[in-house]
Amino acid sequence: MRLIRGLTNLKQFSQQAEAPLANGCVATIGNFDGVHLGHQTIIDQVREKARELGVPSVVMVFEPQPREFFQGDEAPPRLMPFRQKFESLLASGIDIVLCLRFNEKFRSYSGMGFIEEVLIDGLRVHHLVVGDDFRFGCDRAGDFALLKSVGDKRGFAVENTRTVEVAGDRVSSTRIRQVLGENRLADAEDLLGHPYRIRGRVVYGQQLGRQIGAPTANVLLPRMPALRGVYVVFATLEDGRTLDGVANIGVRPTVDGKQPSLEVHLLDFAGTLYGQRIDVVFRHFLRGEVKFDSVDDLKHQIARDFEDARAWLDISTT
Ligand SMILES: Cc1cc2nc3c(=O)[nH]c(=O)nc-3n(C[C@H](O)[C@H](O)[C@H](O)COP(=O)(O)O)c2cc1C
Ligand SMILES: Nc1ncnc2c1ncn2[C@@H]1O[C@H](COP(=O)(O)OP(=O)(O)O)[C@@H](O)[C@H]1O
Repeated sequence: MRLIRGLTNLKQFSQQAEAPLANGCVATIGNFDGVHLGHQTIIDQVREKARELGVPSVVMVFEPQPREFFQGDEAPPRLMPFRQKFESLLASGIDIVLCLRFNEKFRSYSGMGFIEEVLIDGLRVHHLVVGDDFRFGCDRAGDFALLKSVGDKRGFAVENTRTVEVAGDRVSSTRIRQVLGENRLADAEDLLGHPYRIRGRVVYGQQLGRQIGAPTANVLLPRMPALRGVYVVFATLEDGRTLDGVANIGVRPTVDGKQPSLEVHLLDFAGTLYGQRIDVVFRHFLRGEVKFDSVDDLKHQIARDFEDARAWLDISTT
């Protein structure tokens, strides 16, 4: 079991003999949105220590992310949906992802309550890696100093996270959201350590795409993305094939204007993609999303987008 959801399940994983966390763990706590270079460094720190102590490495995340809980629609955009975050954490070598629901009950934990119930009873933590600005518990009353002093008494160590800088500034999810908001894809790649990508399941849409000459694989996004507009992409399908495509990411103001989605038209492809998880890498910004007066205008613009994408692909591959 690599994903543990909720405190009740967590206790089953730590309080029974032979359970994966019965001998404790090395853990870190955070949002890990984007799993960027800074996160990857923390993950390496956790993995090294876990290997040294011979216990599993754990990343604790929250759903919704705390700012989403407190600020709702005003919260910053997400860099990746939860499932993609989970897969990226596992791919970077983490043994167990613990996902706790951030709700009224959770936010009202006192600092000590969080340490006792979650870190000690739940995780049996041996070694905790968190930033020295990490705050937790009701009114953010718990801090690094409290963790250290309780850790000294109760037998767990607390270590500060290493920080990573690119071009003189700290790598952060906020900084990546900003550069993506300005369509600076190459800068985002420098901060992420890989090109910006979104992974998700293809769902049914309004079946309008094929009627206007542009069938699109639709991936629903639970929250507004940091990127908005039309892009040249490549998409990897479940069979491992990677194909060129053109994607629109936004709310499709011309036809519905509400639910955020990522829609990908694969150039030179015919087939069915419903139900597949596809991985979409953003390579080049073509234009912003526009509300057209008619579906016919949209159709003509999409045909031009395909030409522009092919022209860009011709140049970039020769
Ligand atoms: C290359 C491309 C560009 C698009 N640009 C816009 C746009 O500027 N404004 C908009 O409202 N929708 C845009 N769309 C989304 C279309 O509205 C959507 O794909 C179409 O309605 C089909 O929806 P369906 O998959 O639910 O059938 C674009 C789609 C593609 C593939
Ligand atoms: N070239 C293509 N690019 C993307 N999807 C395609 C393509 N050819 C066929 N499809 C299939 O058609 C579906 C999209 O057609 P569309 O009319 O837009 O329907 P929907 O509104 O359900 O997304 C995709 O989910 C996929 O299964």
